[in-house]
Amino acid sequence: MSAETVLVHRDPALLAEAAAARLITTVVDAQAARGSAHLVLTGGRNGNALLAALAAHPARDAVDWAQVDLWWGDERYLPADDPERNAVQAAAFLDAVRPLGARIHPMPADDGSSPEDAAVRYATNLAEAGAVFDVLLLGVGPDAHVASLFPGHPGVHETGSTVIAVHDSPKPPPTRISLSLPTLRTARQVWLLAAGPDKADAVALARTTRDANTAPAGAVTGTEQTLWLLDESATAKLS
Ligand SMILES: O=C(O)[C@H](O)[C@@H](O)[C@H](O)[C@H](O)COP(=O)(O)O
Repeated sequence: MSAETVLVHRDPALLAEAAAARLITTVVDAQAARGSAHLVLTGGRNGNALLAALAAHPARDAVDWAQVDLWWGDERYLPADDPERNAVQAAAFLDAVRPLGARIHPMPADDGSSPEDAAVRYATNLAEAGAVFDVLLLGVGPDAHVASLFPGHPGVHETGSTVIAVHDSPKPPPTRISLSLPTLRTARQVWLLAAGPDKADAVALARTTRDANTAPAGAVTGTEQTLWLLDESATAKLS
């Protein structure tokens, strides 16, 4: 059973800065141990705020970005330049680290092929890279969803594929691609990000159940460590 820690920061801005600093040192340690690092990015406000803080952090280049592979935990299945895509919303961070050699692996965009085909392509990319995730970032939704795995939704039960297509997502847009629950669980470290009073119920629920159908955020733990990175308002319902 991996270690599980809850870290609480004053507000969303401090959470993003502290998580960015933590990510830098965690990647530096991973590279010292294994020479490279695989990071899985997440969409959403907290995930994007972390990436913005990381891009601007004075210690950013303590990381050897030429030995970093960047993946995504989920993606909105939209045309490549759609501003709603997670990879598009991460553009400022990607533009900062791409010149430093970071290997960037966006999930496929909607090019007219099916999201199912796109999911298979991404699964193949992951397999060919032999990626073992060092840090998997997950924003937590107000319904305790993570990636594009939603409570009571079929995708949360899919275990036969590394990457799945998601239809009728409760969070728009409706069509997405997501790492499956078993794939999320392969990460050495899982970092769950939640800030704002609208996340307090989800955090409290996820901290009381491992049932993925009830609270996907409670069902994802890292093989080595699970971190809950919260701001104070997101802890309001914790006993
Ligand atoms: O594609 C997405 O929408 C995200 O990957 C999703 O899983 C997000 O991380 C959560 O919904 C939290 O989003 P917020 O941080 O904006 O609440």
